[in-house]
Amino acid sequence: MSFRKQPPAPARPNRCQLFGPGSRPELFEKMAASAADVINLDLEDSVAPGDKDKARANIIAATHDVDWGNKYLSVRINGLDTPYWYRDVIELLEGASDRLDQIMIPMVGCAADIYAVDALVTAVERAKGRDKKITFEVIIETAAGIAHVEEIAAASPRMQGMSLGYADFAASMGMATTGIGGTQENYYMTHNGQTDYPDPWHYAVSAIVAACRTHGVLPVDGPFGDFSDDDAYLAHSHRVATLGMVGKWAIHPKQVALANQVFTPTPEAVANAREILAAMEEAQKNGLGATTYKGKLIDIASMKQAEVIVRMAELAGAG
Ligand SMILES: CC(=O)SCCNC(=O)CCNC(=O)[C@H](O)C(C)(C)COP(=O)(O)OP(=O)(O)OC[C@H]1O[C@@H](n2cnc3c(N)ncnc32)[C@H](O)[C@@H]1OP(=O)(O)O
Ligand SMILES: O=CC(=O)O
Ligand SMILES: [Mg+2]
Repeated sequence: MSFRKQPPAPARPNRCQLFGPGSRPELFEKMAASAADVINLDLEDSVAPGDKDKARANIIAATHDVDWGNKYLSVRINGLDTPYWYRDVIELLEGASDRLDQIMIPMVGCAADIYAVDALVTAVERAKGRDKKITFEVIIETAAGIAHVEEIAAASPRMQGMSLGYADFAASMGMATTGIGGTQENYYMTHNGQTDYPDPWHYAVSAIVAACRTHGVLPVDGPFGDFSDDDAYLAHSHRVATLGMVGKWAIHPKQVALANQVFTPTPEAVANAREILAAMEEAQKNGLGATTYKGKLIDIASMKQAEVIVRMAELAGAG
C-alpha cells in the first residue's frame, strides 16, 4: 500500500444535487429555496436543442439575480461530442457572476476531455480576470468513462465531484433496460423458488467511489427516474451510501428531503461512532490496539470507520 495519505475530498456538504432545466427559469427561485446542498442548472439533456441559447442566457442572468444562499452552484454544460459545449463555457465564463462555483461536464470518456475544458476555462478566466477558479464535476455515463474512471478523477486540480449518470450509462453499455437507477425487472436470480433482485449498478458505483477516494474527489450518485417511488429511492440511496457515495441527485424536488435523510448520519449512528472512538481511546490508554464494543471487535481501523461517520455528520451540520 502507498505511503502517501489518501487525499481528502472537498470539505463541503454534497448530500443532494437538485437539477432543473435552464430553459425553465420559473423553477430557479424554487431551487434556491430548496434544502439541496448543490444546485445543478442544466444546459444539456433537459434542454431542447432549439432552447440552448435562451437557457444559457437564463442561467447567466440567474447567477446575477437569484439569491442562491450558501448553495454550491453548478451548471451542466453540453458534452464534448456536441456543437454546444464551447459556447456554454465561453458564454458562462464571460457572463456569469462570481456566484458560479462549478461546471459539470457530462459524457466524459477520458482525461483529455477534462484537459480540453480546463484549457478553455483557464483562457477565459485569464482574459476576463476572473479570480475565483471554477471547479469541475463530471458525469461517468459511458463505457469509455467507466473504463477510464481513474485517470478522469486525476485529470485536473479543478476536479471536485464525479457522478454516475444512470440513463446514459445504461444506453452506452447496451443494457436491456429503460429504467434509470434501482433494481431492474429482468435482473434477477432465483433459488429454491425465491426471487432476488440484485443491484445491476454495483460495479460502476464501486469503481467510481474507488477512483474518487484515490484522488480526493466527491463520489455522487446520479438520477433515480421514478420520482413517484420514495421507497425505491431510499433503498437505492442507502445502498450507495453504504458503498461510499456522499450524496445523490434529485430530479424532482420531492427527492431532496429523501437524499438529505439518507446522507446525513442519524443521531444513533453518530452516537455509536463516538462511543467506538471513546472505547478505542480507553483501550489505547491501556496499551491495547483492539478491544470489544457491544460484543464485537473494534481496533484502529474501526476508529477510521467511526471518523467517516462523524465527519459526514459534521459536514451536514448534524455533528
Ligand atoms: C437523466 C438526466 O440527465 S437527469 C438531469 C436532467 N433532468 C432535469 O434536470 C429534470 C429536472 N426535473 C424536472 O424538469 C421536473 O421536475 C419534471 C419534468 C421531472 C417534473 O416537472 P413538473 O411536472 O412540473 O413537476 P410537478 O408538477 O410534480 O412539480 C411540483 C412542484 O415542484 C416544482 N418543481 C418541479 N421541478 C422542480 C425542480 N427541478 N426544482 C424545483 N422545483 C421544481 C414545480 O414547479 C411545482 O411547484 P408548485 O407546487 O409551486 O407548482
Ligand atoms: O445524465 C445523467 C444520466 O443519467 O444520463
Ligand atoms: Mg446523461
